[in-house]
Amino acid sequence: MFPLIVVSRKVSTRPTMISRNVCSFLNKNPSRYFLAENFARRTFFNDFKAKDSIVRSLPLTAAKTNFIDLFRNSLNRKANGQQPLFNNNSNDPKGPKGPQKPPILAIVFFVLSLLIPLYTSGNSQGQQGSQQQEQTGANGYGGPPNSITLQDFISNYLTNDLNKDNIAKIVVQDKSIATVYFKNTANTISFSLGSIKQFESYLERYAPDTPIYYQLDQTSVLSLFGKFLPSIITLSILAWFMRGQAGGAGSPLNRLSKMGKNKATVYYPENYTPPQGAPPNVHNNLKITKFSDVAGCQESKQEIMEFVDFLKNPTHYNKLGAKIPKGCILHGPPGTGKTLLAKACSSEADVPFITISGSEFVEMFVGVGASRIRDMFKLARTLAPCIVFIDEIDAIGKKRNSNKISNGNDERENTLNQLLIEMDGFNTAEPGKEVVLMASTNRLEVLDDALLRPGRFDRKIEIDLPDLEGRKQIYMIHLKKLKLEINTDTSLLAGRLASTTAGFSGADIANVCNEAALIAARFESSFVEFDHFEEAISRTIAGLQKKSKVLPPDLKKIVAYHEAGHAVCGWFLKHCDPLLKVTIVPRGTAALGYAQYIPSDNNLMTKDQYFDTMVMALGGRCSEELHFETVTSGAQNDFQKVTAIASKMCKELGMSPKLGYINYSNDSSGGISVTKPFSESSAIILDEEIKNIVSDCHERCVNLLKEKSDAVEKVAQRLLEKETITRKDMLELLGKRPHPEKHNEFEKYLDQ
Ligand SMILES: Nc1ncnc2c1ncn2[C@@H]1O[C@H](COP(=O)(O)OP(=O)(O)OP(=O)(O)O)[C@@H](O)[C@H]1O
Repeated sequence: MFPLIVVSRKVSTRPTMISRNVCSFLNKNPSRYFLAENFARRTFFNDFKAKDSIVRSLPLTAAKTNFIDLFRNSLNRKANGQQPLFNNNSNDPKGPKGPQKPPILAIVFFVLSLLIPLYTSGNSQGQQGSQQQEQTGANGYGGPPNSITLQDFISNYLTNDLNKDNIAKIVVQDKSIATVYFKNTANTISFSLGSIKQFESYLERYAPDTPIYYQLDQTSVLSLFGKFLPSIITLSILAWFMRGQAGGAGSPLNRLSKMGKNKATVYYPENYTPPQGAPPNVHNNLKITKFSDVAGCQESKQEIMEFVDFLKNPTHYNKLGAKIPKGCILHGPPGTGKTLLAKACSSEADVPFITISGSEFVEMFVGVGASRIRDMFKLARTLAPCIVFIDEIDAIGKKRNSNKISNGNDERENTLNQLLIEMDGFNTAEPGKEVVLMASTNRLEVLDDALLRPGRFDRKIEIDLPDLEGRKQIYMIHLKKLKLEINTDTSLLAGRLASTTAGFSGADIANVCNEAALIAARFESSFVEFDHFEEAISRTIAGLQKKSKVLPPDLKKIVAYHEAGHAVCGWFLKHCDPLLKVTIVPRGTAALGYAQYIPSDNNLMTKDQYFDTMVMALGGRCSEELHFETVTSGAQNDFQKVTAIASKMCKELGMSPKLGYINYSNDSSGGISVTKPFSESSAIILDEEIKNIVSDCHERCVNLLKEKSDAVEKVAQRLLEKETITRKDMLELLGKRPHPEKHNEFEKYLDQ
């Protein structure tokens, strides 16, 4: 719009500068007229380029021809020394300054006037002719030609009936400028709209029948787009967030909205119809676990069975004024069947079982843990009577303020507080709507006292590693699932396996049985046999056999003498555990050989037992020292074990006369402890005592192996020959052990 205003002003002041012929055409095209006129005045006598530009800008052939003729004529007159058609040297101050002057401004105008029409509608261009100039001049402000103010329009046109009826239409350009077209004249008027809404309200009031059209030119579309770009981006991001809400469970918004929801898995009993608001029945396998599937923890089972009775016959207890225990904590080493027991309890009680892991409450966002606890208890109330089982509760239930460095004030504490609050809330549970809370942990000692006080997790049920009989029972359960030889005495097999797997948990036993079946399948055997179990046990203890790892003969010899040293020590020392087998077949990542013993199920250890265990552990290195010029790194684990025992004897068990009856164990309850519980002087004594114990054991070991060098030689040679030797080989080579076996019950199975 802007260049046209200037154009028309110049055109109208000098209309005769170009021949009438050209002018009459150009008058119909004001912008081109201006170009022609300006260029003609400033440059075109000598400047062919300018002429070309003008000619290109003229649309009609006839006009072009006229213009070119005019141009040629002018050039000829100049060449002949005549006065040119166009007077360059006009004295008019607004006139041309002569051809020498660089036509930069004109070129800018030219380019602009070529470009601007692209952005304006043809309609508005056509209507804004030379008349506009008069209006512009009359108004004296920088608006469009023949522009008026909105007030003028209202007072002169809208409220003037005569003029109002004369209005043909109003075209609103870009929501900011209105052009009014009349019925009886081609003239138009324009004015700026302050607010389009206000303008519309005026129209509505004074001339509701006037047609109004809206136009957006390209520039305004672009600028409009620019204006709305931030909103478009924001909306797009929102749309992206919301996209998955309908279908994609993994969409960010969906995940955000589900953040505070609990992640519990719900198992329903058989033929159970979930109440309204409860999740659908997806894991209907609670019926599978029964108390008969859990073995080796008879006392714990007995205690937990009481909960079944609480849930089944609550009135029996209420009648006597007894309160049903709120919950119980099952604690013990990993894989001992805590989860299994809780599941069995719920299945026997025939109530829903809600299970969740403690770590599932932990989130990096503040308040999410507490919200999940609330949500889980809400679910429990919906499903009551039911059992809620929180596995690994130590993830949220650790002692508050136990971490001395971080001060323990974190999201975890909020979650724990919420759990405590919710547990208190169950006091009000009505009869028949009981919720029993069960939790399991491997580390009861780290749990917050508030969690364990009566009224919360009232009962603490310990589930320890199974003893020989327990292991046998567990084997019996898992052997049932395997295909054994038809006449297999399952009880005997279970006993034999149990005797060789001291220290194994229920989960280890389940794993051994499964591994044995896999090994049998690999060897394409029709049944799972004892050898498969043996291999599975070795694999569980020492890792996978490395058949491809062939040791060079000299290394094999060192390993054989190393293992023979251990075996001979174990055989002749009174307090050592019975030996099961020795092998020099590499297994796992590090072990080049190992000796397997049967540890006692008894947790009480004597000082002599500790000493003999250390002597036996040093047997490998001492044997290397006695038979080879140099020693190897093979004793690294043995030294670790020896140091740990010696340190425990001095620091915790009061077995060092110099340090006395003090327990220096450092209970950091899972946090990082930066202080030592003993003084510098005690630390020096501690160091000395540990060293003394280890060197005593070393001396005893060397003496023993020197004394029994024949035995070491025999065992080492047999190992080199067979690679794996058993208790039977040892009996054959060395005769019966000089001391009776500690665990008589083992012999029953071992010597079968
Ligand atoms: N006493 C048991 N009797 C029979 N099977 C058992 C027993 N204990 C463990 N198992 C087997 O080990 C698997 C794992 O046991 P479970 O998950 O109950 O151990 P957990 O004590 O809860 O372990 P964690 O403390 O690591 O959570 C069971 O599915 C089952 O096959």
